[in-house]
Amino acid sequence: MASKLLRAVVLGPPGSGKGTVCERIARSFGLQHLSSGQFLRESLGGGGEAGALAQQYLERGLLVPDHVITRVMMAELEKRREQHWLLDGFPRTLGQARALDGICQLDLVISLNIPFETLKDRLSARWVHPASGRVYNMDFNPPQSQGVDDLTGEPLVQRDEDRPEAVAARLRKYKDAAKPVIELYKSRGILHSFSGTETNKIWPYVYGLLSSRIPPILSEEEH
Ligand SMILES: Nc1ncnc2c1ncn2[C@H]1C[C@H](O)[C@@H](COP(=O)(O)OP(=O)(O)OP(=O)(O)O)O1
Ligand SMILES: Nc1nc2c(ncn2[C@@H]2O[C@H](COP(=O)(O)OP(=O)(O)O)[C@@H](O)[C@H]2O)c(=O)[nH]1
Repeated sequence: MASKLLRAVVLGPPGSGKGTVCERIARSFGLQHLSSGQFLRESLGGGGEAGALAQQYLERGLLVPDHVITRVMMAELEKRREQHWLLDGFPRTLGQARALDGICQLDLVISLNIPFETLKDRLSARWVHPASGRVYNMDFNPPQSQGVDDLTGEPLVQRDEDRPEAVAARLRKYKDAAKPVIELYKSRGILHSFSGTETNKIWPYVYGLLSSRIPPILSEEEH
């Protein structure tokens, strides 16, 4: 089994389960789950330049420019040079993928292919705890008490961009930006695609793939 540090990426449209799958992988294999959206949200309150720039975009549910997110991610990755990691939400464009190429060689890219109707249903049932980024789904993983975060008891909110009227446009935009990224990783032979409508059915295959690269610390069922 390889002992080098694992460098992995999970790609997929909004609502495809990237966050859910990354959390499971992080717990099962003891690696760091690095979410670009979460880093951006954390940067907003800090008074820094990246936060100020990002705010205008996030408020409108837009992708931030490549140079902004790339700067944020490079700084975070630099802090984790000695750890296994898994990226969620980055790279989203070819420019971002090229920037990532400049600092590491990826071992593994997981692509989640989920039908459009399923994405629409999931996003409209998604509620989040803004401060932590914890994600709930009123059908799939509801909070213990309705409308509040399990750990803090604070209220959950629905993101504007998850409202049904915003979802179709968002999915289209994702596809346009992601296509060349997917092609790039496919051409390198590191892309692994998983299709389905349920994370629980995809999970055993993802677990199997990761197990071939890094020893698990939890069994497939324990996540
Ligand atoms: N790689 C990126 N490039 C540009 N903008 C980004 C990137 N990652 C995150 N953002 C911005 C735009 C997103 O609307 C916002 C929140 O990101 P993220 O947490 O990934 O969204 P999300 O949880 O809604 O994911 P998704 O859109 O996949 O469901 O941050
Ligand atoms: N019904 C259902 N919801 C799911 C499934 N997998 C994930 N979800 C929910 O769908 C929403 C989107 O998942 P998330 O992990 O945030 O996806 P991301 O946008 O790709 O990071 C969240 O509310 C999840 O709890 C599933 O198999 N079935």
